[in-house]
Order: sequence, then C-alpha cells, then structure tokens
Amino acid sequence: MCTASNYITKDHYFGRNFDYEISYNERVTITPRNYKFEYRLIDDIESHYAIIGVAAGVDGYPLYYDACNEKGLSIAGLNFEGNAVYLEEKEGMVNVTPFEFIPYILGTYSNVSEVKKALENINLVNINFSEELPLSPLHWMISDDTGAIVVEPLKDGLKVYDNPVGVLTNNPPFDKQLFTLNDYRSLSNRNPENTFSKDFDLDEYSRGMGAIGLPGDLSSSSRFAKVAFTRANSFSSDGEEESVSQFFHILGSVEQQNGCTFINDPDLYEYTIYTSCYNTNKAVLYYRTYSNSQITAVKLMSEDLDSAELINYRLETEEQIAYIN
Ligand SMILES: C[C@H](CCC(=O)NCCS(=O)(=O)O)[C@H]1CC[C@H]2[C@@H]3[C@H](O)C[C@@H]4C[C@H](O)CC[C@]4(C)[C@H]3C[C@H](O)[C@]12C
Repeated sequence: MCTASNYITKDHYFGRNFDYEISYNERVTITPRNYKFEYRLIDDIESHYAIIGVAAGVDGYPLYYDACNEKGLSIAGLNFEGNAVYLEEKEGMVNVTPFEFIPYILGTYSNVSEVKKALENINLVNINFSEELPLSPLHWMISDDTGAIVVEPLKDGLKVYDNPVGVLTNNPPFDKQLFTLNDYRSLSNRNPENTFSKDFDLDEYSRGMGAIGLPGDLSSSSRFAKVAFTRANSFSSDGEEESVSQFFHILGSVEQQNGCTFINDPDLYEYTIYTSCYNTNKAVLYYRTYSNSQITAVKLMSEDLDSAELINYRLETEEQIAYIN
C-alpha cells in the first residue's frame, strides 16, 4: 500500500509514502537535461526537462517511483493490482511503456494542463523493462500548483480523473474511492452537537470527537479517507520548514508500522520504507526513511543540469539522534 498527497501553502508540495515489503535499493536519482532517453517504441529524446526523484537502484536507467521536474510538475506511481491493464502498440498513438511513463511525462511537459491534453494520445504498452523486472500494475497521481489528476490504465485505455481531494492510495479505482468519501461527510475537526436525541444528554467527554468514524486501519480505502480528512483539515503557516513538517504529518497519519501488515510470507510485513516530499516550485526533494526520522534534502538546482550523466545519492537510512547530554 502506498499513499500520495499534495499540499499547498506558499509553494506546492507533493510526495508519497512508499509502503512495501521489499526494497529495490531505491536511491535519489537526478536526470540532467542532456541524459539521452532511449524509448522502446518512440524516438529517443536527447534533451528534456531535468528531473529529481526516487528510483530503483538499477544502473543506466532512472526507474522512478516518484519524481518532480524543474518546471514544478510532479508524479508518483502506486500499485493498482488487479485493475491496471497495459495494451498492445497502437498506430497513431504515442506508445510508451509504463516504466517510461514518468520520464516521458516529466521530461516533456511543464504542467498538469499540458499533461491532460497529451494523455489523450498516449498508449501504455505492455513491454517489460527486463525479464527480472517485469511490468508492475500501477496508477499515477500527477500534481502541480494548479491542481492534480489521477491516471488509471484500464482495458479501454487511459482514464484521467481530476483529483479535487489531492490524495491517492491503491485499490479500488479512484472514482470509487472518491464516492466512498460521501459516507464521511458529517465528519469534522470540531466536536459535534448532540443531534442523536432531544430526550437525553450525551457527553462531550473528549476533544477530537468530530472525526469519530474516520477509519484507522491500513487498508487502501481506509487510508484514502484518513489522509483525505487529514489533508483537508491541515493547518500550518506557509514557511518552508513548517510546510514540509506539516506535509510529513499528513502522510504520517497513514504510515504503516513494521509488523502491522503481514504479507503472505514468513517474516515479511509491508511498512513505510520512505516518505518523500517535493517542494515542486523549488525542485527540492525532502525525504525520511523508516529507520531515519531526520529529514534529508536534495536540491535539483544545485547540480549541473546540462550534463548527460545520471546522478545518484544513496538514501540516508541510519537513525540520527540529537543526544542532548
Ligand atoms: C510496489 C511499488 C508501489 C508501492 C505500493 O503501491 N505498494 C502497495 C502494495 S499493495 O497495493 O498493498 O499490494 C511500485 C511503485 C514504483 C514501482 C517500480 C517502478 O515502476 C520502476 C520499475 C518498473 C519495472 O517494470 C518493475 C520494477 C520497478 C522497480 C517497479 C517496482 C514496483 O512495482 C514499484 C516500486
């Protein structure tokens, strides 16, 4: 399970919890403007927008999980098991593979409205990256400071939804997740009046009673409701540190602790391996890992973006504790 969210203060923030039971040795990968993207079916692209993101530890190609480009456009791929369908090559369409989708979108487009238009002509083709890394069933949230969309590959092509709640988890498909939010329309960040009955008193014995009924389990539909509520009611000042801190708290509301989600394999549990937070206006990637609660930052604009070589930074995974005495 994974969760993605955006958050807007003075800048636009976007990121995700990467929840899984195994790691692909992910690292921060920067793709400078002149790294040559070789595509399986469309023409290679020699020069494009620069990209920063978290990618699998595979040399020679940026297999991004989530990323943002120098124009402020951001995207994350989340599991969409049992629903994602990739198709055969289609004439007249821009045929890219699912693993090329993030590089293609972020390399070519600068905002969500351009992407929406381009998606009308994109076909996601079922071609594996390699035999060892077959295709994953994914859907994507794409976000910038004007809004967000969700892209789902279905059997009759790509379905694109506007995303007014600014979050995405896994199953079921996005339209069903959105509909389910109707069930929670009475929830509030304020304590409710007693509308249960006029005939007897009910005590307001605690703060936080306005959100009684908000799910707290780790299923993807429960995380959708929980994180949508948390994001919608989020309050912080608009400074960089406060915004970043608040963003980590939004995704912290649906963090998966190791041990709570058993995978059908001895000793394997799904947990939040890392949380990313992009300030997309400044192209800075902040992240935390499960074993290191300190926030680490990598700035796209500090690199030589006219180079042609990928730049990688390993994730800082050692806990960093500030001992006071
Ligand atoms: C599993 C990851 C999504 C995390 C997630 O949604 N977890 C929830 C699982 S579940 O619903 O609860 O089952 C996805 C996100 C990005 C994916 C990776 C990226 O797409 C990049 C390559 C693509 C290759 O085709 C496969 C390996 C891979 C390296 C992918 C492995 C895996 O499928 C990743 C890491």
